[in-house]
Amino acid sequence: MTVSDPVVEDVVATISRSATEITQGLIGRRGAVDEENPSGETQMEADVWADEMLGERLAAIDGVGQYASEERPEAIDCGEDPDSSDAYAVAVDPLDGSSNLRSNNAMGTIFGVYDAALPAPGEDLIAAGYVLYGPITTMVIATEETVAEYEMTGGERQLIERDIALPDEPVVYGFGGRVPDWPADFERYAREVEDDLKLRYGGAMIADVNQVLTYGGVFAYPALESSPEGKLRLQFEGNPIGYVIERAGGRSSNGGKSLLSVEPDTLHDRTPVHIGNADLIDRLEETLE
Ligand SMILES: O=P(O)(O)OC[C@H]1O[C@](O)(COP(=O)(O)O)[C@@H](O)[C@@H]1O
Ligand SMILES: [Mg+2]
Ligand SMILES: [Mg+2]
Repeated sequence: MTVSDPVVEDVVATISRSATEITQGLIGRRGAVDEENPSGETQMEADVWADEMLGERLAAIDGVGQYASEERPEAIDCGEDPDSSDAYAVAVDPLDGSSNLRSNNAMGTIFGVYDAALPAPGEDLIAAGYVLYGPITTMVIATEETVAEYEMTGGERQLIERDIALPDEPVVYGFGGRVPDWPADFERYAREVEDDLKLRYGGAMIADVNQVLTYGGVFAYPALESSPEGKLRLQFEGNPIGYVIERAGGRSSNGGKSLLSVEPDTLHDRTPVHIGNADLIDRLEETLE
């Protein structure tokens, strides 16, 4: 199944082709480099390498006016005028969960295609999705038409399911941050949720979110006492995941409203992230003061 917008299809096909190379190229790139990303986190060799590869390839696509990633301070302009209505901006988390490289656990690549110059609210997304490097490599793509899952073989994507929707009966939950660092209201919510759902937390947002999409439930990286903005980045993580989950019939929230309606101040803004079945996110918003 191809995506009907040709620029989005080019973006998706480029990420599909790169996904196989990324999994293979992780070998030998599991160490840290002596640099920090704009969020002040130590970069891994694979973070920098995947960003360079995706940046070069995505910026070369006709119709892409900007490429931005978690790993570089500024968006790069790529020929088209990023403010022009013909140009899309592509925001990428080249490797999500890269601290899992050392322990060889799941990771992902996240992308969002915005019909606006960055930083932009998630309401400007026209497509978003992710690659999940698990025991097999899969890709989830959300557009205005549908949410679909593919298996990846040799850079080609094979459709597994379209019109994906969150199951009605939620099963799993996963919350980031240390429990003593959770604000009291979020802890109250967690105590309620853990009565009903099973804990699944792997330290890579994409792997945890894909469990929510598959089984139903809730994932959160909440506001912390030590970091009221949480950990995850709005442009590269919160918005694309919010878009996928909302297109699949769920809800996203920064604690008060949809992630997609949050106005960003800067490219690397952080935000508390909560996504999942609509009634679980409604309950969260009622519990947070
Ligand atoms: O180690 P922690 O605090 O549980 O954080 C895990 C979270 O941080 C992240 O790894 C941040 O993403 P990056 O690896 O892209 O920086 C998320 O994928 C994950 O949900
Ligand atoms: Mg990430
Ligand atoms: Mg990352």
